[in-house]
Amino acid sequence: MSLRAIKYENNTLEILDQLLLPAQTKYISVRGVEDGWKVINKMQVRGAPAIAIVGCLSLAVELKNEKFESKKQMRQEIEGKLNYLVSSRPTAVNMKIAAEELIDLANQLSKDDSVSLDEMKAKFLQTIEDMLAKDIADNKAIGDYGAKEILARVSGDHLVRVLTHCNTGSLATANYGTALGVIRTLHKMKRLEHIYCTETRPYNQGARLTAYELVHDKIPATLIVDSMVAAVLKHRNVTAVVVGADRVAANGDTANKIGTYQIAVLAKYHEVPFYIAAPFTSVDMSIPSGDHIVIEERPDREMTHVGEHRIAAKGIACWNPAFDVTPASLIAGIITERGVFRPEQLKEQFGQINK
Ligand SMILES: CSC[C@@H](O)[C@@H](O)C(=O)COP(=O)(O)O
Repeated sequence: MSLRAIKYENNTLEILDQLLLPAQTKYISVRGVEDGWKVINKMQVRGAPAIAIVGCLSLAVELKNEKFESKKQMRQEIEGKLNYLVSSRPTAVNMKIAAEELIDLANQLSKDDSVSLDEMKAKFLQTIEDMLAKDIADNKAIGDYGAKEILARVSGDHLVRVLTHCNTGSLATANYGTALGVIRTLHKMKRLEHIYCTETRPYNQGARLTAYELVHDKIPATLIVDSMVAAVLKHRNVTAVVVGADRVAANGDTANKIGTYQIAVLAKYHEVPFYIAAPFTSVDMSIPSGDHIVIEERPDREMTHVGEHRIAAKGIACWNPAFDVTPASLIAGIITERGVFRPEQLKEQFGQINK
């Protein structure tokens, strides 16, 4: 059995409350867009692909039971609610891209006289429901391409060692995961010797969530604190670093969990290839570089406390950006569902998708 962050059955949506993991496994019900916005903003669900899927499914749940007087009214409501969902967390781009695509679809359907109100609703809901299956298929493809790429770095049937950061697994996606999907595929191929996962302060997605997934799947792994990355790269013969992305700019600069940038700098120094694993839904071609990415700043409490327990001295000032931007020059390749590309190849690849 693999972990499921998102359960969507018979028009009911439930998410695994990731604030409670690993101590408690509790699903909470998402009854509409207001709930969707809250669970994303509070990080009860997190990870760029999962944010988009839960946001869109929360809209599906709400729309299903609503009666509209006209296609125009439905279109307007869809647009307003999607824009609201985009505001729940600013850095991960997947929700914004999904919203733009769904607003385009709503516009097309509302203009098409051959489509009835009921048909418009059905087509719209189906498109959202298809996102779950597409994300899993994309992650499996990312896993295959990523495993092949990393295995090409070792000779014969040698095993590989991988370092990862934050949580990019079943809990951050519809299932399987991006960077953690690559690790899962290497493990299935019996070519993974070991994985090192960082604790990922301040919110501990590595210690709480990635470690939980690795133990659950019986993948050989060791947890390290974030300040041990240089030592691990120096002493533990790591074959590659693979992490996820919240937003990849057109030039390949990549925003990901805070701490990613320093890992990329360390990887360069130790000549360990540094990869981003992300679906094309994390690529934002509307911005030329990472300088244009808005970085979410989160409450001090995430740094000063672990759960209910205060660990920082009272009165100290905090700065808590949730993400940083790794320059494209530090990235060996971006592992996508369509193959592995160097950052400078992204634009051309994107052009081909949109042809
Ligand atoms: C497949 S998840 C990719 C990224 O969203 C992940 O690496 C990450 O940074 C998650 O941040 P989070 O703040 O936990 O939502």
